Amino acid sequence: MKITVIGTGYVGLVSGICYAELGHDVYCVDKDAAKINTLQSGGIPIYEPGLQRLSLKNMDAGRLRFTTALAEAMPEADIVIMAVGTPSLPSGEADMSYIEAAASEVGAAMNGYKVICVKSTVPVGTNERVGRIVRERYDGPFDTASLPEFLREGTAVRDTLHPDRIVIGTDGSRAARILSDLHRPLTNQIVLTDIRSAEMIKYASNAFLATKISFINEIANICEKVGADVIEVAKGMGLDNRIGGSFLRAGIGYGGSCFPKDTKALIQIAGNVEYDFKLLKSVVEVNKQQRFGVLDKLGKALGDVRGTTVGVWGLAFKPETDDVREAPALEIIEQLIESDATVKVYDPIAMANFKRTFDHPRIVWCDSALDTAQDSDALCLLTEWKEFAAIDLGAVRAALARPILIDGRNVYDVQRVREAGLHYYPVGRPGHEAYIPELILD
Ligand SMILES: NC(=O)c1ccc[n+]([C@@H]2O[C@H](COP(=O)([O-])OP(=O)(O)OC[C@H]3O[C@@H](n4cnc5c(N)ncnc54)[C@H](O)[C@@H]3O)[C@@H](O)[C@H]2O)c1
Ligand SMILES: O=c1ccn([C@@H]2O[C@H](COP(=O)(O)OP(=O)(O)O[C@H]3O[C@H](CO)[C@@H](O)[C@H](O)[C@H]3O)[C@@H](O)[C@H]2O)c(=O)[nH]1
Repeated sequence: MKITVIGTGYVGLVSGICYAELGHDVYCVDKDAAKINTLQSGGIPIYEPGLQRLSLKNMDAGRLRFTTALAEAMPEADIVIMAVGTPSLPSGEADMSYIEAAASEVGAAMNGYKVICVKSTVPVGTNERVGRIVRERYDGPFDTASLPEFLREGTAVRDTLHPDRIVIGTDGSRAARILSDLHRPLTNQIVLTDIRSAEMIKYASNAFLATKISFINEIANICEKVGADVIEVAKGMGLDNRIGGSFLRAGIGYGGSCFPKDTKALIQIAGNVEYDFKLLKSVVEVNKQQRFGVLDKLGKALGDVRGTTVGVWGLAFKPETDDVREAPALEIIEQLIESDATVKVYDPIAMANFKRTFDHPRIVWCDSALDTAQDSDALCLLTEWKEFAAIDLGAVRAALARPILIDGRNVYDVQRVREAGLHYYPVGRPGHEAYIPELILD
């Protein structure tokens, strides 16, 4: 099949390259000329493991092309996939302006039947709106379809080539057949449904995963007070098939370009039909607070943060990505600077993106994990990159001015850290000041 993908961000680029890998002819379009230049010359504008190799392979095979001109990419397409951004507006609602602009451009470039898919995460009703916008500029046949995306950054290629399920929302059997044929090589789990339900599946899935995270974070906060270990608790819960073990890693809360934005958007979607989504509002509130646990622990360990030097390991919102959108590190570092600390930072991949987003004279940009620890009064691990887990803790102890390790992601074995002579502050686990309270049960 011939496929045009609009938007070469994390979603559009990975999808486009993976469709080419399946043997289809793919044209990827972006308005950003710098991105397209990088892609045309064999580069990849984002960090995503495995993507560059697949891009080069499929460019060489003549199945993958990149352009800034939609008019060039559209005429032969059977399927058009919109994967432009839908960021949050100040109200929390999704900003539909990129989708609307892209729909209008698609309408102008239509030259015969095509399936127009929305892969971006969009509020219920958006596909119908896209159809109306296209119709304003084109009076021939076409179908619209909701094709929500579930990939995770850092494992995007694997998630796309081996998805748990594909959701296809259509109102016509022709589009359903074309899109089922396209995705059948990837999985048998194809959910064929109506457009509004498909749009809702995406928000409901992200909201549920965010709920699991906030739930386990609250359990972790209680564990700290009653002397239990959240890792043991999550393990014991997760073995129940009805609960499942994934997304029960307690820590400093979720970040990234999706959960924060999509939870807020779903609260707004509900609000627009006069439904007060109380549970999800609490999930968001718990997540907002959770990251500040790091600062509470620092305050406790250091006495006063003012005038100290704090090392920070990890700036990306999760490992294996260069994405710092809504990363907990942003707010934690901002607060440290407001408290008059000097902050030494290091991330294996996300330093440049972070610096573009937030820079300050009190931030010291370090070349390595150990360099960050050198002479710092405390160290905070905010992203669980493998190199932090594998580091020699004895060398870390020797580098630090004071032996304080705040672990925002529960990476280390408590015994190992203690043996290295570090005072350890994990999340929801007995650490340096193991607290076994006397529980009053009556
Ligand atoms: N990032 C993820 O992990 C992820 C996963 C699933 C779903 N989503 C959803 O997918 C959508 C895209 O997310 P992303 O992270 O890839 O966004 P992104 O911001 O990384 O990329 C969007 C791209 O679209 C381009 N663009 C905007 N308008 C255009 C137009 N009219 N023509 C051509 N190009 C245009 C931009 O230049 C940009 O390169 C969002 O709705 C997001 O919620 C994201
Ligand atoms: O047990 C867990 C799991 C994740 N996280 C955090 O949650 C955030 C999101 O992680 P993850 O879901 O792995 O990454 P994303 O790339 O944001 O992917 C989510 O958002 C995408 C965009 O909508 C969806 O496509 C994916 O299915 C969905 O997992 C990160 O900050 C993680 O540190 C936790 O704190 N605890």
